[in-house]
Amino acid sequence: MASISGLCSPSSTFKPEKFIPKTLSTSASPHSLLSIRRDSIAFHNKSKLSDRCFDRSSTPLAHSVARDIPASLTPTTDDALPKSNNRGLEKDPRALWKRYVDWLYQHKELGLYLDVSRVGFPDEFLDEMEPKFQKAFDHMVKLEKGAIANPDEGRMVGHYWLRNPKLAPNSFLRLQIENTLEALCKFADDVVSGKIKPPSSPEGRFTQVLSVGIGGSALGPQFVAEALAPDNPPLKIRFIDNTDPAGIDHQIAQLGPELASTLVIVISKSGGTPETRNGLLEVQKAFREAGLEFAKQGVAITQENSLLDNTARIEGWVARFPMFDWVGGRTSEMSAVGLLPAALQGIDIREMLAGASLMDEANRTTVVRNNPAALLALCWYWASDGIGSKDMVVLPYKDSLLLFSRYLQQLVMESLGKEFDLDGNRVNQGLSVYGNKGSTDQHAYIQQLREGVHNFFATFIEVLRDRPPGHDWELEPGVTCGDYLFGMLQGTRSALYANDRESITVTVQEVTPRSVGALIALYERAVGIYAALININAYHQPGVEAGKKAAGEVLALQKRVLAILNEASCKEPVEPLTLEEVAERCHAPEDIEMIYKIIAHMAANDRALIAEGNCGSPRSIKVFLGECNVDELYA
Ligand SMILES: O=P(O)(O)OC[C@H]1O[C@](O)(CO)[C@@H](O)[C@@H]1O
Repeated sequence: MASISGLCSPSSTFKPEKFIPKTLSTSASPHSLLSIRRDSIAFHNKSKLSDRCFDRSSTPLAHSVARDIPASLTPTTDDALPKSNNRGLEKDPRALWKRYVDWLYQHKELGLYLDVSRVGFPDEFLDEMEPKFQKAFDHMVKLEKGAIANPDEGRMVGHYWLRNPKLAPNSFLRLQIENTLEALCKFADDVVSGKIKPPSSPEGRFTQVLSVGIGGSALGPQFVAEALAPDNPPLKIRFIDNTDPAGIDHQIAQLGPELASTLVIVISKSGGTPETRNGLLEVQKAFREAGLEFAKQGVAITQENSLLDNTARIEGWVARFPMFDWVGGRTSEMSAVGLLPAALQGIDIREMLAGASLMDEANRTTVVRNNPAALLALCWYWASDGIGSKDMVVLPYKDSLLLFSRYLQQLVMESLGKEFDLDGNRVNQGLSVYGNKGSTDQHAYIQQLREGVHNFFATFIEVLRDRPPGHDWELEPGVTCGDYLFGMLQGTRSALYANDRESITVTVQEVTPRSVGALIALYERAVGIYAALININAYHQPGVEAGKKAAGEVLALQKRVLAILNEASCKEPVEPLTLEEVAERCHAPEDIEMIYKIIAHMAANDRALIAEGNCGSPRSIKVFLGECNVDELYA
């Protein structure tokens, strides 16, 4: 408890400093501090850091060792543990407490703490990594100064300028950022106050936001809405983030008559993402059917002159806000993409920006121990051998942070999951992220985390304030509901560590716009630094294109299948075709499996009729169309 009250109360005797002098950690002999860590150093040295990036053929020793001891033989709490074990993690409570204090990072102004003590790297690991970190810091300095940090796409990477426009490499960009922020704040104020209103709503003002976008054009706004929207926001928000027609129908049905007072924000950096375009077309159809004029309720956030931008301009939508070429989708939460939806929900976006800016500042120090993003990157590198050998399980113990792990999934995996490094070597890098929230997940998969396959490290996100002041009560003597949540987090952290499962803990005082901005900035920078450590481009996503291209080919094949079936269905009598016949007439015998799937999908949606057989026996099928489209036949 002492450590926790230390965290909460500035007047307590335990005051960990933001700057932790090296002497503190070296006052005791480094060897006496973590004697068992020599094993891990040995493991570490066995496969040199630089080699481990590329050699995936050998199983990391840590994994094989971890499987040697049955989980049932290990105690469950730190206190009950032997002083050391043979898996390389310190278990002596006094040494652990010292490690905790020595390594604890505190950002006083943000009220944010980072505890890396339950990740077992030895001090020597940091020494060994130091040159790589200095190179990474140098890379980040150049990036912030406007270098082409995304070489494949020839782009600057400027999300850090969004919260500190003075850093932008020229005054044109600075003004672009400042003017956009001002314009969106004014627009949000005018919408909330009813100055800008929907043309035909009985309420006389906008009451709902429908955000249409996907990936980085949805995940940040979704996370922030869940984390920060007040219980009764000025405008409530809904999302269409997929091309699932049933999902879209559901959102529109839920709006019901309030469609007339819904501000539709279409978000797409490229302005041409198919899922987003489909969402827009579906929403526009709903507007037509309700007799509403979409343009009077539509807002676009996209790059200048994109397809979406041109559509919005030509159709005269209510407003358009720019997405900048030098901001990637997954780091766009502090651009109009994230700020406009947040402002419309009454979230203090200037506080979000302030939190992010403060965190950025802290992450510019070149002293790894004092740089929270670098500390995270260090832990990721250690825990996953610098090759993503372990997954990162993110567990916020706070319902409102539920979507943080989902948000981080894109930020981390789309950034780090790359086939080639910057020198063109095939590295198949990445770091898998998953998680929902604690303590809920304790009743789902924590069983496996503690006792099952050892393929992860955890990150706990702890929020000290349980609920607003004056609302707490003891549901049993001396214990509140929030104490249980706290206990669950601490218990799981201890139980995992007892079984050699490493964890990081990020602690914030409260979930506020400032702390959420800081968390986003912390992870953005950790990803940037880690990417530099492993020498990959974190700012492109070439792998996504393959799936998009293949989807396009499927739809093109479907059009050919439809034309063939139409031709056969226009015959008198109708000529039902086997799959082989369809494939042959499409000149695509090698695509017969895809043709089968296309036909099965069309049949399930009443767009093709099965004359003979059933979809469970593909060879038995004979298919035709219910209607012959003569126009198409001669088109
Ligand atoms: O904002 P856009 O251009 O519609 O892209 C949406 C998402 O699609 C991707 O390009 C690929 O998934 C993401 O990087 C991006 O956030």
